[in-house]
Amino acid sequence: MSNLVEIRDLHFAYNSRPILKGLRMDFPRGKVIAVMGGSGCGKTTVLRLIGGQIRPQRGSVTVDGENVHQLDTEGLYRLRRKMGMLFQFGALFTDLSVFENVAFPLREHTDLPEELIRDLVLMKLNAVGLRNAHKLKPAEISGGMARRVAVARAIALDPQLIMYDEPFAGLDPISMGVTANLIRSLNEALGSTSILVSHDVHECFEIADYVYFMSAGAIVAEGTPADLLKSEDPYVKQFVHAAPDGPVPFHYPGRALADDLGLGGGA
Ligand SMILES: Nc1ncnc2c1ncn2[C@@H]1O[C@H](COP(=O)(O)OP(=O)(O)OP(=O)(O)O)[C@@H](O)[C@H]1O
Repeated sequence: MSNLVEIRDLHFAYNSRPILKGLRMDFPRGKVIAVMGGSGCGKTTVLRLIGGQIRPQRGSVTVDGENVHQLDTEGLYRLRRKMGMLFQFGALFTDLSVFENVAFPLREHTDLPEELIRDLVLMKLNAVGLRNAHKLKPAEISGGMARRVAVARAIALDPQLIMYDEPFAGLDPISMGVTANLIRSLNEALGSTSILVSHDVHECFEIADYVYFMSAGAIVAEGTPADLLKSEDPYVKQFVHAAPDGPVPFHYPGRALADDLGLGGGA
């Protein structure tokens, strides 16, 4: 199958509040796919459904041919070994060294001997340029470096699927560029598939093969970055050019200002 992840008719609600409203998405093997959209549109929820942390009310998520929400606990655990996740803000364990942070998933999921863990951790840290920082604690490195350590941890088990939740949030422009290049080059080096949740148009368009735009729990546009840059779709134009108003309104919906000021022509 050419798609590593397939999402069909996916519906999800928190209690009775609908969050995702019938998504269809394909994530082809070997590609970097960006899922973009404003705050709260449901991007992180998509990642949590792919990881099996939450269950949809309707529809399916298939990863490597397996329906995530039909697996038993053991099956889900096995499938999760194929996934690496970079959490929002790339939170590291603050009391563990850089080395131990990256070793953590290896210790959790494997019985590898210590010498092998050491070599694997140093190789992953080398891939992100931080082999020589392995003894430091998270408090002793910069935010950009911490994000790269979190990337090294996400790829510790050589995952088939790497999910990045807002990997650029809070980084300076140089660290953003470094992280973006790293995401792309690691995807090539590992032969994996990457899902990139972000609202940074510049970085995503630079490295993604395909982009989904979400708004209010639905896909409103999709295509290659080149297609989307040419798009006349008002939503895409607003997002790509960061216009403050457009299909996503500046004003919270409700009464018109004229009505509130008692200027509404009628009654
Ligand atoms: N555990 C929860 N219980 C109830 N509502 C939640 C929960 N987690 C998220 N939500 C709501 O679900 C909606 C979608 O959240 P989600 O985190 O998927 O958005 P997002 O697109 O990733 O946004 P952001 O970029 O701000 O992280 C939001 O309105 C959020 O308030």
